[in-house]
Amino acid sequence: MKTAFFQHQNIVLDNLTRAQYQKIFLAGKNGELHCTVCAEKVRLFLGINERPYFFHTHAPEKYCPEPAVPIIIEESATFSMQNGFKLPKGRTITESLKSVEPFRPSKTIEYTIPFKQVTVGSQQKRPPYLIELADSGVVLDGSQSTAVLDTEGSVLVLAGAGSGKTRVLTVRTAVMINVNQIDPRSIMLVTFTSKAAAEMKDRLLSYPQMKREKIQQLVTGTFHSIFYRILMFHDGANWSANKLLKKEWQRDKILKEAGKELDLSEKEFAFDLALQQIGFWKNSLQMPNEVRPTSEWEEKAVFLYKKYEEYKHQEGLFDFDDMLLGCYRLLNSSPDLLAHYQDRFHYFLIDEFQDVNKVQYELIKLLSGKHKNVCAVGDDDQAIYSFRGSDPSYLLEFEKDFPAAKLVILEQNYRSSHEIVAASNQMIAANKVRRMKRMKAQFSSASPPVLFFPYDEEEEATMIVTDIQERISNGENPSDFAILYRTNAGSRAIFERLASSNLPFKIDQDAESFYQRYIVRSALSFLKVSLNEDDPQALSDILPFLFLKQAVLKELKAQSILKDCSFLEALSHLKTAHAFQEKKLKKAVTLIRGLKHLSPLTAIEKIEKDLGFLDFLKKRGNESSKLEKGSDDLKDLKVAAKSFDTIEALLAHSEHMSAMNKEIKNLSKHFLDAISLSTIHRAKGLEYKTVYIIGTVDGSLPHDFALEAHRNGDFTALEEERRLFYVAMTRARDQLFISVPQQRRGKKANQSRFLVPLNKKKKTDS
Ligand SMILES: Nc1ncnc2c1ncn2[C@@H]1O[C@H](COP(=O)(O)OP(=O)(O)OP(=O)(O)O)[C@@H](O)[C@H]1O
Repeated sequence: MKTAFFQHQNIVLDNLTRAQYQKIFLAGKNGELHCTVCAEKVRLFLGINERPYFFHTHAPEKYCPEPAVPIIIEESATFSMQNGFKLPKGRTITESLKSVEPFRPSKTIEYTIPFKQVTVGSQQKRPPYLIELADSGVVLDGSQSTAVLDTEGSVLVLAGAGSGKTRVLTVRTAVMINVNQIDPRSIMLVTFTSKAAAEMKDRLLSYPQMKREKIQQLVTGTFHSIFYRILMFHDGANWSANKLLKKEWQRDKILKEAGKELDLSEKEFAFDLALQQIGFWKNSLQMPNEVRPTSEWEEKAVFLYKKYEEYKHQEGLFDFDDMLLGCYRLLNSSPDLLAHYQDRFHYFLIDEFQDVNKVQYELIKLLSGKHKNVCAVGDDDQAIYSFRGSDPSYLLEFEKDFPAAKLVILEQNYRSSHEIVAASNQMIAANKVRRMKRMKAQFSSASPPVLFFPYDEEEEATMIVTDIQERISNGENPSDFAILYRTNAGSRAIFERLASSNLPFKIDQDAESFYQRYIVRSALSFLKVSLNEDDPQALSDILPFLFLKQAVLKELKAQSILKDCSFLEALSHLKTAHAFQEKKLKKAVTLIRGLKHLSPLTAIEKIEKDLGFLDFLKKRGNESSKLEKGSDDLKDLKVAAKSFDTIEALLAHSEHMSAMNKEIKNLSKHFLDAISLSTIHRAKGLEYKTVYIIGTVDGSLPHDFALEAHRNGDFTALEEERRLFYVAMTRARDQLFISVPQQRRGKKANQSRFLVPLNKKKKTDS
């Protein structure tokens, strides 16, 4: 059905602009759309696999044919009865709109290599070497069992995604404890996240006859948690948790303070990158006096590094990187302590070895010096932390430091369908620096990966939620689904759509609400003041944007009593030392007042241009930041604002969403059967039946900063972004959906360059 009745007029889908689809979708959800024939409620279907159409929310009592020609009815009418049908009276939008962008249907990714099932005679065969490990119910292939059973001596397991690396580590640990009767206290099992450590323990517990107390005796966790425990044990007074610089803003503040000595402007200098670079140097064991800067920028960053370290030292503070460095120094400076731990730990098992950095690598080398028993597993194609100093070359050069190590290569992918494996292989092959691999899938699926083309972030979210809803109503479970994105900021629309559905979902604990981001909250505060001129919190939020100090608030309150006026009005009576500023404030009061009569989008544009918000952003809004810019937040807010007709509605929505963010985070800890919303980084090591990757456009994935580095001749960041995309693609078991929105942040977007190799034509079996 292509027509519906909305706000006293007939609307024809083909005549709508794509930008209007989302609004019409929401109108349908709110019961504001009606059938042009039977007048019953209809909704707009906006999904991935079919073109949009209107459908009746309840089966109409009478047969309701789609009208061939939209009915033209009198203007300003509501409904009238005709031949027993309740018909809407209204005006039809029959004239064709000039700029109607056609709906672009989704398409499947053509893969180049056909799937070959291993067959023996006429029998389909599982990989030829699958064996069950001594009545344990655990199945391994030949290479996996070598890595599992040869527990004496070092081993390097190199493999692609989904090849059972984590399975190998878990079963190897189980075999050591249960079969070889090795004392679990002598085993150190290192994972990349604490979640992965907990999951590994759970998997170990399901191993037959495994005793819980044995698992508890294992030393497991992330590098940071394990080495911090050691530091606390030997030097608790200097390493107490209250001295930890936990938050990025705390470190950022130290750097910005130090930057004043060099007159570094917050407007121009990328402090976020400097912080990242300092982490990189520390993790690479390069102290400030050892760094040889290669550019002017690096010279400044080294200066900041030096000052940062001095400040921490003076104040007795430490950061996360210091946990590893501190332990490394402790062990190096105390041979007895080192000998103690070398005797204590006989076995080391390390997951995600491609993301090991120098200090971690050196710590393992030190500790394993006596027994030389390290089992490292990794995939250089999944190295996604090199910006923090991780270096896949440790994976590739392992055999130099552990010459007796056995090399095991896993080539079977047990997780994903052939179509997903082939597409991922094809995509990652474009990276120049990598070890060639041949990953083979175990099964083929009738559903190749799908590319779909929503209009913008809003429509993208709607299409995904529609798709998940359909699948869940067909019997799938919420935990079958994951929606992955490059940065948390990219998850606003999908969060909102899920929050207003009945679907259970979970988010990362560090995902802050979009509406609580500094720039967004401040822009909304202008709107709040316009509605309530005495809102003290909102007024305090906007003061910096009017280039006023917080201390002014007291004065405003006093003025409002003296002059019997609102806090906002008091702004126009404020005496500053500058006449031009007083004039500006008077103008600002009028402008802020006028906002309430505008649509939310126009009001935000006014704040941006007429109230100097953009000027503020340029001067103090982190515009020099390479990773997250304040102006990007404002663009995202404008996209969100488009869906609302009134400022009240937008503000109510933002408050609701902030509250939902808190609630969902609390629930996320307990939700088992829930859809996962996650950054790609956090999804590493996990798997889901169906994965949606959102925002697959240049600027988002690959991220803008990698494109900029590439333009300046450095391709490493772009290769890391490609690996990130590879990690995302290979999380899917059965179904992979890649979303390519046509617009991002209100502007035309270009599909991600990573998709180019996936557009090749399918080869037929030869
Ligand atoms: N021999 C096997 N037979 C059947 N299934 C297997 C086998 N080995 C692993 N699997 C399954 O394949 C999936 C991927 O395994 P695992 O998570 O251990 O791979 P991985 O190499 O660590 O993956 P990634 O690096 O992509 O996170 C899991 O569902 C696991 O249970």
